[in-house]
Amino acid sequence: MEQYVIKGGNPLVGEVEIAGAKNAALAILAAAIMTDETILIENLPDVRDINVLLEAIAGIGAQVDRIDKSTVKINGSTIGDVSVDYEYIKKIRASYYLLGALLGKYKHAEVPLPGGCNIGSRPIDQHLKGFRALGADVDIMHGAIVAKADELHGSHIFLDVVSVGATINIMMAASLAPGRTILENAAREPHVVDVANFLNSMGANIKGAGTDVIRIKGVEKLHRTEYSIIPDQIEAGTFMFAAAATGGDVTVKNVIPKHLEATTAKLEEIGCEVEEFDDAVRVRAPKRLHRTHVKTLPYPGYPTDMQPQIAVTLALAEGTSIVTESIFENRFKYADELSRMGANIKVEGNSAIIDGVKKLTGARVSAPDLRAGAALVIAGLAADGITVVDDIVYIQRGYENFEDKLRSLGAEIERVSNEKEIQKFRLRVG
Ligand SMILES: CC(=O)N[C@H]1[C@@H](OP(=O)(O)OP(=O)(O)OC[C@H]2O[C@@H](n3ccc(=O)[nH]c3=O)[C@H](O)[C@@H]2O)O[C@H](CO)[C@@H](O)[C@@H]1O
Ligand SMILES: C=C(OP(=O)(O)O)C(=O)O
Repeated sequence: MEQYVIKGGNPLVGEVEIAGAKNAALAILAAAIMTDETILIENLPDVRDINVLLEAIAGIGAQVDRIDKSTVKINGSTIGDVSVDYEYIKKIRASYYLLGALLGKYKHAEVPLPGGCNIGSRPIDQHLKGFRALGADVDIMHGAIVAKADELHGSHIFLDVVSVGATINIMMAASLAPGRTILENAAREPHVVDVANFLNSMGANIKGAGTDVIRIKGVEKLHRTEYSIIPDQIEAGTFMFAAAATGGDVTVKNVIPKHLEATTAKLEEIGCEVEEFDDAVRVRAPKRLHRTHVKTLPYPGYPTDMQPQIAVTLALAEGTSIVTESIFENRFKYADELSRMGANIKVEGNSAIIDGVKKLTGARVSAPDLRAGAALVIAGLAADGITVVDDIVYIQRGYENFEDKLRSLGAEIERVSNEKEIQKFRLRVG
């Protein structure tokens, strides 16, 4: 198991390039198997979830040709199996996208129930409701979802909850379902739009992505395309909060500023100056941050995937802040770890009440999930002394070269794999 070891206290200063969006890329890779022609995907993030999904796609027989770390060619003509191996699926959430992709293309999919971060109970009933409405029989057998249809057909579907995964999965299957599908109460996240744009570039007929009503006209088949994935708004936001928490000045490049508006608004509320350029944002932190309140919501609200990062930053702000999590019921698992670093944070129901302190102090903490892990790294960068973050395998699910990017901004951080290396770092930094 690897760790990050961090000597905190340096304000982050400089420029950082953001990779492609993990959560768009995962869906797009799954959708790429929906044609027998070759798909070229660019701006792929080089993170663990992507590599696992590519292995799963190769595992069902598709040709996967990784041209370089951010480019892949996929050809689904050689797929010989619609049953995906549990070995891959247990590691990631987005494996559920293979259900929509395989069902659309082959009218048959067998995918084990997905893994992913343990941030709540995470049912997929809305995905299954959508597949059934499109004409599939769906059963859970031996831990796997089995979806089958003689023929799919368009349908009018109203989602009971706004779900990113269900919206994208239904959009994929409906693209190859004859007739018209109307999907209401759809998620509006930028990655929903990116997947719709990708499918449309393969010949699908999807309108309205980015609004809460998506209209899909099923087409007979999809074809080859070349596509570049949008930048990762969560990776970008994480660096923006790292700048804020360390009193830094960071320009985050290769972003779509519009996708960052909820994050930018909160940074301005807590006293940061945020300057927007065409494809970059610069965050300049004040001497001391101010308190604020925040509630996570579906897009365009404040994203749940940015909740731990703002909470850690508010732990250093003057005054009392309240952070309310309204999407997942178990996303405050970092709170105890943060308390061990001197934060004053108390979780009550779905809110964390945070009394800002002047300083955090370095400690040994453990990453409970992807975003909470990244947030604890931010805490370590801002804290006095040395922080060791265990279980960084979660962070590697979604951040490309995290430690290199942070080091290029002046952070003292190293990825290590044993106690000896931790000790060496301690001796070196004093
Ligand atoms: C791989 C991926 O893209 N993961 C993202 C995706 O997760 P994921 O697709 O799992 O999240 P959803 O948008 O589906 O979940 C939103 C809410 O709906 C509930 N729900 C969802 C589906 C369903 O069938 N039934 C149901 O009740 C969930 O429990 C949750 O409370 O969107 C989340 C919300 O932006 C992000 O935090 C995750 O990073
Ligand atoms: C929760 C996340 O991912 P997943 O849904 O794949 O667990 C995330 O990206 O923050």
